[in-house]
Amino acid sequence: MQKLLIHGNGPLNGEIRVSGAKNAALPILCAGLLTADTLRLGNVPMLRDVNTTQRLLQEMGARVMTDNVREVEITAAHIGNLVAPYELVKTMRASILVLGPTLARFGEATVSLPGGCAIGSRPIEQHIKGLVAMGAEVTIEHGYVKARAKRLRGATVVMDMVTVTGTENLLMAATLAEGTTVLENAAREPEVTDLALCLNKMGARISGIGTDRLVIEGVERLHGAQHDIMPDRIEAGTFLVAAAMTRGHVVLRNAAPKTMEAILDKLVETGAIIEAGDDWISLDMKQRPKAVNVRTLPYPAFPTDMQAQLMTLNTVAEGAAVVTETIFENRFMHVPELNRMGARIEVEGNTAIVKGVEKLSGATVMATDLRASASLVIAGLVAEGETIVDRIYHLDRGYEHIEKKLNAVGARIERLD
Ligand SMILES: CC(=O)N[C@H]1[C@@H](OP(=O)(O)OP(=O)(O)OC[C@H]2O[C@@H](n3ccc(=O)[nH]c3=O)[C@H](O)[C@@H]2O)O[C@H](CO)[C@@H](O)[C@@H]1O
Ligand SMILES: C=C(OP(=O)(O)O)C(=O)O
Repeated sequence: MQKLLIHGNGPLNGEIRVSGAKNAALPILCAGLLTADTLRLGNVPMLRDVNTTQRLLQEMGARVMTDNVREVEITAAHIGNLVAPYELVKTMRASILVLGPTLARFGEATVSLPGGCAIGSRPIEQHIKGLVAMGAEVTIEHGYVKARAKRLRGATVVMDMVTVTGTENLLMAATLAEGTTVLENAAREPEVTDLALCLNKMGARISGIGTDRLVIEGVERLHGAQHDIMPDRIEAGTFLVAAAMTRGHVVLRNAAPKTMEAILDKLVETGAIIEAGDDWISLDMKQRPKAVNVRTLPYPAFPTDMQAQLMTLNTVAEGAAVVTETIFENRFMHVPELNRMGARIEVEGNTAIVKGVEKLSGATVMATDLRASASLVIAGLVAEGETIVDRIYHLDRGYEHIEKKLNAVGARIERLD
């Protein structure tokens, strides 16, 4: 199993290009199932989860062409297999996103239930509730959700909580339903917006984009389109935190600062000097960061996918901070590992109290989820001596060549087999 060896090596300085967003690319790839025409995508990140999604679409019968320069074409003209198997869903929960589009276009879909994962349970009853309201017959059999509907019909669905993949599944399903669907309490995450914009290019009629009330007028069919995936706000945020912790100065290109306000505000609170244009962000940190309290909530508040990274910044900050996680019940797995590196963090329920220390010390650490792994890499950048991050399988699901990007701005990270 591959590992990363990180040598603590002073400030990060230079420019980094931000990749396309994983959490936008995965639903948009699945949107390719909604039409027999070709969906052409640009700025697709080269990630393990993207490969897994492409494999899933291919197994269903779609033709997927990729030239490895971030362009992917999906043609779902002949879909012979309407099943997403457990083997793929267990490695990537986003596979559940084939449920809505497959059911809407082919009248039937069978998808393995995601179950839980390292960060918590991943229930989908809101997805099911919405599909049932739209006239689907849904059963759970042998760990699979099976949905059937000759043609879905428009309905008003009030979601009990803000769910990103739930909103995305119902949004895709509604594009081909008969009549109008209203999704109330919809997720407003920028990745949902990116999906909606792509769907409209394919001929969907969605209004209220970017709000918590999406109105979808169903159409008979969708057609092909070209769409560039939005920049990854979490990858960008991870690099900014790394720069702030190392007291460096970086410029991010191909970024989307307008989708990152809560993250940028927090970094300003730590003492960083931030400047931004339409598609770039610069961060300059001249002194030790100040500790900042963080509470994760749905967009536009602070994202759960940046909680581990901000907590890591707090471990070496001046003062103490309270970090509260409200989205997932078990998203503090980085805590014992950070403590092994000399951090002082105590957890009580969904709250972590972090007391800043002068220095972390390098150690061999392991993470069992994506953002926890990223937080250990950036901890390694400021730790004394060597840090080995084991099981980087998780990291490769969501970060494109993280070590190459960080090494280009002054880090010293090696990938070990
Ligand atoms: C609102 C939110 O921040 N969502 C995050 C969530 O999206 P993801 O789409 O994976 O998860 P959801 O947004 O669906 O879940 C948000 C919350 O709602 C609950 N839930 C969801 C669906 C459902 O049918 N029933 C139910 O109870 C979940 O258990 C969770 O506590 O994880 C992703 C990966 O880390 C993040 O990128 C998203 O920002
Ligand atoms: C946990 C994440 O992804 P997933 O929901 O695919 O596990 C993430 O993007 O931080």
